Parts: sequence; C-alpha cells; structure tokens
Amino acid sequence: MTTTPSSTGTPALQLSNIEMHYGFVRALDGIDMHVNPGEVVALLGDNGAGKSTLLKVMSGAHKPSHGSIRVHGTEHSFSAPSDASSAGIQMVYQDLALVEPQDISTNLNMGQETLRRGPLGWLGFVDRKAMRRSSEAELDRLGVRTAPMTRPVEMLSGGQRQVVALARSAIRVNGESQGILLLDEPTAALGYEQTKNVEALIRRMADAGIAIVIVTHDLPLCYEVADRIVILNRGKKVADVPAATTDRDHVVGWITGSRASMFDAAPAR
Ligand SMILES: Nc1ncnc2c1ncn2[C@@H]1O[C@H](COP(=O)(O)OP(=O)(O)OP(=O)(O)O)[C@@H](O)[C@H]1O
Repeated sequence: MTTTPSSTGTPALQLSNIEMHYGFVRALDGIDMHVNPGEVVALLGDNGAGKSTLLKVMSGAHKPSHGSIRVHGTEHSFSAPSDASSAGIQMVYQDLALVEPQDISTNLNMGQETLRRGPLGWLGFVDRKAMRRSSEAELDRLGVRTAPMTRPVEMLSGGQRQVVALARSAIRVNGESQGILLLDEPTAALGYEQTKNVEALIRRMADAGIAIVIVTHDLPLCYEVADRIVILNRGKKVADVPAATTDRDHVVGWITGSRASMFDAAPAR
C-alpha cells in the first residue's frame, strides 16, 4: 500500500482551506485534505458532517466559497464537473449513471466511442467490435471480470453494475496523467461477495497509480481498502490518520464527536 507522497512528492489532489456555505449554513469550514497517487483515502463522518459537499467540491459540482484546489500541483478552479473531468477527476455516483438498456461495452465507452473508418465513421457510425475489443483489453489490465460485453446492463446484478461503473471511471482517468477517482458509497446495497469484488477492484485501481477518495459509512470497507482515514465533524476536519494503525474506537469517537479533534490545541494546564 502507498501511504507516502508520489515520487515527485506532489499529491494527486490537494484541497487547501476549503469553505462552503449554503446560505447561512457553513457546510465546510477550512478543510485541508490531499490524496496521493496510488493512495485510497476514506472520508468518514456522521450524517450532515459535510462529506457529500466536499466530494461535490472535488468533482466540480460545487464551487467552494473559499479555498484552492490543486491537481498534480496545478491550481484549478472548477465551474462544472466537466472541468474536473478534464483535469483527470472522475466521480462515481451512488446511482452509477449507467444506461440500462445498453450493453456493457457501450456503457464503458460512453462519450468516448470509437467511430468506424472511412465514410461510415464520418457519418457518426460507431465501431462496436473495436469498442468491445478495447474494453476487454482495458478490463483485463484492471483484472476485472464481468458478464459478456454484449449483455445489457439491466440484466446485471447490483455488484456487476457497480464493477462496470467503477471500471468505466478507471478507464477514463487512466490516460496520460494518473487519474483521481471519487467514489460515493461504492458498496451501499451490495451483498458480501459483491462487496469483496468491489474492494478488490478498488485496491487494484490504486495499485495501478489511481488516487481514490471514498465517502462511506461502512467502517469494515474503510479498513479493508483505505490507506488513510479523514474524518469530518460538522464541517471541520477532526482527524487524518493512517488506517493500519488507528483504533476503530478512536475513529468512531471522532465520527460521533465524543473524541476531541486531533487538530485542536491541547488545553493549557
Ligand atoms: N443544498 C443544500 N442546501 C442547504 N444546506 C445543505 C445543502 N446540502 C447540504 N446542506 C447542509 O450542509 C451540511 C453538510 O451536508 P452534507 O450533505 O455534505 O453531509 P454528509 O456528510 O454528506 O451527510 P450524509 O452522510 O447524511 O449524506 C448539512 O448541515 C446539510 O444540511
């Protein structure tokens, strides 16, 4: 597992002093957070802690009221998810955003279709065989097993759908620069076996160099895949700790607020 910065020492994604207000509600209050290439960071917190808001800031869906975002060291200002996507950040939403009647290959290639050669390509005809071949190669590289490429997504199980959605994002971010994946509750509503498959895929994607942020309420998942745990409480970061050496009771204490923030100054004696 990678818990140290990349060879250049530059985080894949770095947020500094992020604030976000919804009217009078301060949903995020001075958040500093980073994720390194090849690292999995679990973002935890109770209901209303600010996790979704922070994920939306990272994915370009929300513009923060204050603060800066750097991707591989370059400062960005996202006005829309397409800006974040261009910077190599892909978000996998809980609803997965798959097109149910279309087959796996079509879903994997959505928005990046291969056109046929010659006049048919000029008319916008897609090359389904080439798309299937390249999708199979990409999935092999990620070590992903799914149903046959021609199977419509509506015929897949919940776990298989989650794998297709994750693989689609992994393929998109695995371009020239190392990508960043944001996952919103990736194992919610999955059974034991399906959860294990998704956990294994998340680890393989990280081992391929992708930086991953997971929002979850699932502590076992967090301990299974995360290198580091970041905990929010009422819009503030209260802990940023390595998963391997942090006691679960401490994590629960930070989530519920019964444990003081590790960033608060020690009380004067
Ligand atoms: N669109 C909105 N308008 C006003 N307030 C909002 C909006 N979205 C979130 N909030 C408020 O911002 C705070 C953080 O909410 P957020 O959804 O980010 O929390 P969360 O940690 O993702 O919670 P959950 O685990 O319940 O999804 C909460 O106080 C919430 O009520």
